[in-house]
Amino acid sequence: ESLAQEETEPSAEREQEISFISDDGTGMRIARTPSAGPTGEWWLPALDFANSRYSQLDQVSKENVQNLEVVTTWSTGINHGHEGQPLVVGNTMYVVTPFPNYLLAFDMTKPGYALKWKFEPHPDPTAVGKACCDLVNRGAAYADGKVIYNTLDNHVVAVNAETGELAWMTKVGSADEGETMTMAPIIVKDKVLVGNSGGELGVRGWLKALDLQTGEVQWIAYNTGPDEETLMTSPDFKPYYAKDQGEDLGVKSWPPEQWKLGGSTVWGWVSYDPELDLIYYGTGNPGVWNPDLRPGANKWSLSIIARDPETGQARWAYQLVPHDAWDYDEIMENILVDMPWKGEMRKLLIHPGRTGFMYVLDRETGELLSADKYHPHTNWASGYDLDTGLPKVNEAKRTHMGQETYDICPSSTGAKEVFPSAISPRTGLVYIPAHNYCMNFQGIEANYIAGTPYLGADTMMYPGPGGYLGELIAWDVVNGKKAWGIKEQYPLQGGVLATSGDVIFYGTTDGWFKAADATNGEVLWKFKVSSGIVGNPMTYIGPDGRQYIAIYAGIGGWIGSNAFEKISADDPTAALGTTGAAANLKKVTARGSDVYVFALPEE
Ligand SMILES: O=C(O)c1cc(C(=O)O)c2c(n1)C(=O)C(=O)c1cc(C(=O)O)[nH]c1-2
Repeated sequence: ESLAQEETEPSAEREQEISFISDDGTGMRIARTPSAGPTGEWWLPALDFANSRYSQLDQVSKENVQNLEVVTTWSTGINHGHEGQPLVVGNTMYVVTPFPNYLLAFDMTKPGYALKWKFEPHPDPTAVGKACCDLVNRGAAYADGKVIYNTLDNHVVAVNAETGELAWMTKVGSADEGETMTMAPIIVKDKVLVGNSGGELGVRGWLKALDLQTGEVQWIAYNTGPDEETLMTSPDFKPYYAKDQGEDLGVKSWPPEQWKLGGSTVWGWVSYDPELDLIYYGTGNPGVWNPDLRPGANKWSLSIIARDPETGQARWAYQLVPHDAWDYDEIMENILVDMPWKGEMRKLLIHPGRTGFMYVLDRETGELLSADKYHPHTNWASGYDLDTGLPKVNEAKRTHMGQETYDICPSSTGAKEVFPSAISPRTGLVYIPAHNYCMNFQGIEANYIAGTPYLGADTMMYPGPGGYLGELIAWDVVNGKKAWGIKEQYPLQGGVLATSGDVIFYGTTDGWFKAADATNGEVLWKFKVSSGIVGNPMTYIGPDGRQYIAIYAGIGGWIGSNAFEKISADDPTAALGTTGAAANLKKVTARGSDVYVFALPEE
C-alpha cells in the first residue's frame, strides 16, 4: 500500500499545482501552472502551455477599448519581419529582434520604458542566405531567471534576465547544411524544447531538449528516419490509426535514403499538457516539394506528434496528410483545452490546419474527432474519413512532375500561416488569422546540394475567390462551423490575442492594429501603426497596476517580404511564387521595426 502511494505522489503533486481557467457558459477549461508565470505577466510565447493566447485581464473591455491610446513606442533598428511577441517578467519587458537577434530589456518603471541592457549574440551571417522566409524570430521563453531564445544561426541562448549576461549558449544545428532557427522555445520543467527550420533546403527535421541549467542536449527526436532516431521505440507508443502503425515508418514510407533529406521541420509552436505530461507539436513539409520524387506516405511530415518531455519518447503520432503534394507545412499551433464534446468532457487538441481544415483530436489518444473546412474554398480534399484518419483527396488537384495543376486552394501559404490563433473559454470560439489564396503548382526536377534550395516545384499563388485576402475567422469548435468573420483586404499574417474583457486583438499586413468584440466581431477600435503587422499581440499589468497591450510593427516573413524593395512585383515567381498574391503590399506599407504599447488613459 505504501509503495503504491509513493508511486502516485509525484504526479499528484504535479496536478495540485495545476489550476484551470473556465467559464460556466461553454464548459471549456484551460490548464495553467505556476511555471507559466503569474496572471498579469507573460513568460511563454503563447502565454500558457495550452497555446491559448487567452488572457484573464479585463481592465480593457469591449465597453472601453475604444479609448486605448499609445503609451510608448520605440524602434529596434532592425528592418525585417517582427514576428513573435515581447515577454513581461516582473517590471521588465524583453524583445527579441530579427537577425542579428538582439535581446532588448526595457525597464517598465521608467517613463518611455528605458533600455536596461541589450544582449548581442553575434550570429554567423552565413545563416542569412539560408533562411527561406526573411530573417524572423518568433520570440523567447522565461524560466528560472533566464530568458531563452534561438538565433538564426542555430544557437540556443540563455541570458540572465536581470543582468543581460550570457548564462549558456549551445549550437544545435548547421547553417552549412541549410538549417536555421526561427521558432520560439518552450520550457517544460527542466527542459528547453527547440526545433529547426530548413524544410526548403532538404534538412532533416528535429525537436531537441536542452537542460535548462546547463544547455546540454538531453535528447533528440528526429521526425524522419528509423524508430531509434524518431524516439518511437517505447511500448507506450500507440498511434491511433492503422495507417500510422508499424516499424520504422520514418524510413519505409520514403524512397531509399530520401528520409535523410525529408524536411518535416519544427518551426512553429510547441504545447504542453501538465496533467498528461505530454508535449505536442506539428511537423513541416516533406523534402522535396515535388511529390513524384518521393513516393510513399513520407512520415513523419505533416504530422502531430505527442511526446514525453522527460525522455522524448513518442506516445502517439498522427499524420494529417500522407504524401503531401501541396507544401502544406503543419507546424501550426496546437491549442489544448478540455471541453464537453458530444455530451462528454474530452481533452481536445485543436489544430487550425494550413490545409484549410480545422482538426480536433483527442489529445490522450490521437483520435481525430472532426475535420471541417474553415477555409471555404478548400478543394484539395473534400473531407476526412474519421475511421481511417485519411483525407479524401481530390485527385484532380494532386500535383505531379512536369504537369501544371491549376486552381488549388488553399495555396502553399495555407489557409493560415504560422501566425497563431487564440481561444476564449467565455465564447467557446477559436479566432484564426486566415488568408485566402489559391495556386498553380508544377513539380520539376531537383538536385540536392547541401545548404541550397531544394524545392523541385514551380508555384504561382494568387488571390482566392471573394475579393478579400484576409479574414479573422471566429470558429465554433463544438459545432464545427464559423460563427462570424471579419474580412480584410490584405492577408492576415499576425497572431491573435483574446481577453476576458471579451476583446480580440489582431493586426493587419497594411498596418492596422484592431480590437474587436469577441462575441460578434464588431470592430471597436483601430490604430494605424508604422508598418505592416506580422507579430502577435500580448497584454500584461504594468508597474502602475494598469493593463497594457503591446504589438510589433515591422512587415516581413514570407508573404510580408513582398513589401521589401528587392522583391520585384513584375516577377510572379519571386518570393517563392507569392508576388501574384501580395505584390500590392508595397503600395500600403514599407519596412519597419517598432514596438507599440497601448493603455487606457490614466484616470
Ligand atoms: O520548412 C521550413 O523549415 C520552413 C521554415 C519557415 C521559417 O522558419 O520561417 C517557414 C516555412 N518553412 C514555410 O513554409 C513558410 O510558409 C513560412 C512563412 C514564414 C514566415 O515567417 O512568414 N516562415 C516560413
